Amino acid sequence: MKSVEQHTTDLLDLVEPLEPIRIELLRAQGGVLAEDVTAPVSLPQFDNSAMDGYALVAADIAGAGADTPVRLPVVADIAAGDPGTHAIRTGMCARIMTGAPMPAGADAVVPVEWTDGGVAEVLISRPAKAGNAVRPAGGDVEKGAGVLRSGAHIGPAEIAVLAAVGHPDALVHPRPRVAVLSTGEELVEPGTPIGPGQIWESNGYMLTAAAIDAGCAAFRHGFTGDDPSTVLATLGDVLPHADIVVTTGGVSMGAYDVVKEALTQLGTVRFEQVAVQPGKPQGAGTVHGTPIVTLPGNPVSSFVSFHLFVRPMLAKLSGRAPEGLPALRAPLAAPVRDSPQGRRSYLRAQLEYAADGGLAVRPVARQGSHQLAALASADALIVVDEAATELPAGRVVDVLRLP
Ligand SMILES: Nc1nc2c(c(=O)[nH]1)N[C@H]1C(S)=C(S)[C@@H](COP(=O)(O)OP(=O)(O)OC[C@H]3O[C@@H](n4cnc5c(N)ncnc54)[C@H](O)[C@@H]3O)O[C@H]1N2
Ligand code: MOO
Repeated sequence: MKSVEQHTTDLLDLVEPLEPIRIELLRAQGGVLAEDVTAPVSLPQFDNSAMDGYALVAADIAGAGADTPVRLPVVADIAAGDPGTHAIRTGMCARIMTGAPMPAGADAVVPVEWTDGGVAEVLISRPAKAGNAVRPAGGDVEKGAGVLRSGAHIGPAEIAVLAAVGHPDALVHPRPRVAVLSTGEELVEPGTPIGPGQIWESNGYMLTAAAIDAGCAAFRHGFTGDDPSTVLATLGDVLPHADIVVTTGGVSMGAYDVVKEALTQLGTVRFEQVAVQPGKPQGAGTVHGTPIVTLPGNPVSSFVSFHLFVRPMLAKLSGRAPEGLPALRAPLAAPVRDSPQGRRSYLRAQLEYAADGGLAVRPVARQGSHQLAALASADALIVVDEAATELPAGRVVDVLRLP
């Protein structure tokens, strides 16, 4: 059987980062920046006030106190947006608002709370040091300095920086479009009545949600029954709109393993057994140049193999490092039994605090590949290596944190 590492590498080889496109700022959210961004101007561009108050010469109020207030004439009123043409000299001040340009000649601002709020003249009852409440030009970024590096993940703060340096758009790797296709004659849409032998479709919902969670634009394409020609026709419909196709079901040894049957005809997808539990039957390749990954139908197998194999592909398509789930190490809170020899298992588990205050990890009780409720109760996967079949409580193990 193929190793988890080999399969991961083979799948990553099927994808390349999507070509960057220049898109309007809010649509760039969730994308990965594909250019270095520098500041065309300093931020702030001009010295400005950090508070509503009075701009003045600090030396003029060195002796100010509650009992010895200093009186200054107010010679200007400067609001944010003022073009910055005002000036003062020693012995005078200007009323100034937060964000307004400092008048030439002033070196400090006293907040209005330290004064009587006068308009024609003002009484100031506390001294201030030079530079008080002044935001100097370039104090955030100097003109020409880098503000964002290629590879940055575009979130609200990055969008703010781009807008603040005057960019209406950004060059980003777009979010990958993921088409999710479920197969199986037994599947029925949730919300519609169910007949004997049927089940409500859940993998398509799960995988679509997982792809969205991984930062992609994902679309669930219902399900296609057990007829290979329908699978091929549906694939034909979705391929032009997808950067990657993920299918679930129909890849094992059954008489009606429709995905395997349909894609084997095209001869582009390899079906293999990977030394992993759950998730042994896997397939991957390209169809008309679009990568496709065929995940097993058992719901937990599909979930785990998405996180192990598909998530890194989505990261690479997005222009990010092809990382898997965040890893940590923690001692087992309970023993592990019956792990299959020769396959690496990923046990659904819960992280908890041990008596000593450190983290520990406990396998959930139901580890079947169909046991979705147990999966929903888990927040981590315990990695049990291929050689181990049992592990005692207290053994420190690798753990992957689920999103
Ligand atoms: N003789 C063998 N049988 C099986 C083997 C094997 O090696 N030899 N492998 C088992 C393993 S491991 C897995 S995993 C499954 C994978 O099977 P398929 O990918 O072919 O999936 P299906 O047969 O279509 O379905 C399996 C199971 O999952 C349910 N299912 C499928 N799709 C959905 C969906 N969209 N939503 C909810 N549930 C779904 C389906 O009803 C079946 O119960 O094969 C084992 N068998
Ligand atoms: O390996 Mo299958 O993926 O358990 O249930």
